[in-house]
Amino acid sequence: MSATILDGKATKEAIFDELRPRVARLAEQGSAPGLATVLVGDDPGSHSYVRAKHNDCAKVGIKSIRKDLPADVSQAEVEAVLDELNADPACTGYIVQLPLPKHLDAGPLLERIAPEKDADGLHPISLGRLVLGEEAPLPCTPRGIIELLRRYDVPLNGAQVAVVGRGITVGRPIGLLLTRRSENATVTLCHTGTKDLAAEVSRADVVIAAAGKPNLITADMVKPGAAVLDVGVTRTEAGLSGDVHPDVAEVAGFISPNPGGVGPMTRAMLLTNVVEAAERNLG
Ligand SMILES: Nc1nc(=O)c2c([nH]1)NC[C@@H]1CN(c3ccc(C(=O)N[C@@H](CCC(=O)O)C(=O)O)cc3)C=[N+]21
Repeated sequence: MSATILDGKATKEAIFDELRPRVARLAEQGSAPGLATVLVGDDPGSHSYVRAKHNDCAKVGIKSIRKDLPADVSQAEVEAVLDELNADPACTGYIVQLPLPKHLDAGPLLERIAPEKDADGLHPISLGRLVLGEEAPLPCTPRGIIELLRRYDVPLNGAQVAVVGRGITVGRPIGLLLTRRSENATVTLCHTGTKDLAAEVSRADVVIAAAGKPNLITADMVKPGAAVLDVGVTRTEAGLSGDVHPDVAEVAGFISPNPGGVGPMTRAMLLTNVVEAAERNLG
């Protein structure tokens, strides 16, 4: 028996089909959504991600604004660009593409984003609202994972979920989403200090691998029939590697391919956040 593929690419397209009429309605009502990206330097990976986000916007009719800055840009110059986007009504949401070059202090820059324009859902105000259960833009990767599971009817109510990795973009926030009353899952957050990772993972109905360690999750750890989501992206000599060993597909009930799984869902949720911000602007 082989796992059902959680097809993030196809699901992204389905979400785009749902966003298109909402974008058209917003434009008619004078509140057209617009996504801006701030990209510093010339990392090829970052350039390709940013290009993909602008292509996505074109597909759903969202206006997009690119702010590409040289690698040696100063903190003050980046601040000025953020202030400009905060004041620009054509920009309803934006992101600062990470990682930033080492000479820039990322924390204060990310905090400078107007919270109502936080398209990543990673602004301290947004994360605070998530903890409090208040409405806010949600972190894109966690939201994308939950949306992918929902659309494949993978049950979360009462499910045991093992999250592997405590990073700010995925591992840390996803437990907050999964334990809301609407999802109702029980979550164990595993990390490098976890004594027996195999034991934690083997109890799980859903495994979310977001550690950034190639092939960390092996077939022997996974409960037969479990849903396994591979968030890892590590550049190795052999190319990009996920956190989930390919043999896991023989044991799992559902598996997200990588590429083609969580990545496209992250982009779909980014656009969803931008559309929702424009809808909130209408009141
Ligand atoms: N402020 C900020 N927000 C981010 O959301 C953010 C970021 N910075 N920095 C980098 C990471 C990485 N990330 C990805 C999103 C989609 C794919 C994606 O769609 N990947 C395709 C493959 C794309 C390819 O082959 O190049 C896939 O998985 O099928 C990958 C990576 C967002 N990030």
